[in-house]
Amino acid sequence: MPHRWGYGADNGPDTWHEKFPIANGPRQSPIDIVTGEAQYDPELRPLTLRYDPSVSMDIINNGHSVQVTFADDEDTSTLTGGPITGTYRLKQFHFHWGSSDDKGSEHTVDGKLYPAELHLVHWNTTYPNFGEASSKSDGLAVVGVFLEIGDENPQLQKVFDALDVIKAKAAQTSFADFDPTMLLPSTLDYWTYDGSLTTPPLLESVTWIVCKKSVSASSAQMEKFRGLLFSAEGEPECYMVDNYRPPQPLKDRKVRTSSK
Ligand SMILES: O=C(O)/C=C/c1cccc(OCc2cccc(CC(=O)O)c2)c1
Ligand SMILES: [Zn+2]
Repeated sequence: MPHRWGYGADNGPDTWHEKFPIANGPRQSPIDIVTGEAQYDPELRPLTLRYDPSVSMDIINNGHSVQVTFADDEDTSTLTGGPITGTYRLKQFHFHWGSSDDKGSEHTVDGKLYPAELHLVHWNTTYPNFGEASSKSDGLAVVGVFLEIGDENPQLQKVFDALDVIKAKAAQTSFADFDPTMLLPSTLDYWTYDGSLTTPPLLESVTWIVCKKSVSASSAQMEKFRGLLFSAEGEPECYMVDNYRPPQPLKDRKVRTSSK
């Protein structure tokens, strides 16, 4: 069985370059967003997120995160506007989180870590499908939303309620009629930069759109993420925590902001 990548001491982010040399590439993600250096770009348009709950399908423990998948054979759930041109289709969303509330996000803001980060993954419909798009420099657009500890989030509760039946790697269950619009912050001001997938294969095909406003989750809700397992049924139990890649060098990139 090939030695799969993960977040442990012997297969974590510092080892990924061995099988995926692009890990040291010019446009890797996540990054630390230095707010004072983000350049306001008046040409950046507002984000238009049009999601149709009827195309949500399943919720899966894929061994790295918990992921909700969407039917993406039509333009039913799309991202337009913002820094992108054309139409990108929602494929899935998933989360990254910590072993405690003081860490867990992938992007940081002026060095601040959030307890979790939601990624809404979209692919450019000028390409035939996600797989093809994922290898193109303008193939993907991921909207990132920070979670902060606060009031219980009733919209997220549907996700948390499903976790009990997908505890182990490869477990999945149906997850219909979920509207991811409910997971978005009240205002959609954002930072944007050219980056990559934050897990192997680390492809440099992502236009990142990181929302400035966070959404809340209670500490009890956050604890539910930490009950998931990296390990499959019958394997020694390994709790799914700290499934985040730390910030990578900005190199020759600029972060733009949609608002002053
Ligand atoms: O063989 C495999 O395990 C995966 C192959 C593969 C092949 C092509 C693409 C691809 O994308 C994975 C992905 C999608 C969306 C986001 C992320 C990173 C993150 O967690 O934010 C990773 C995966
Ligand atoms: Zn992610």
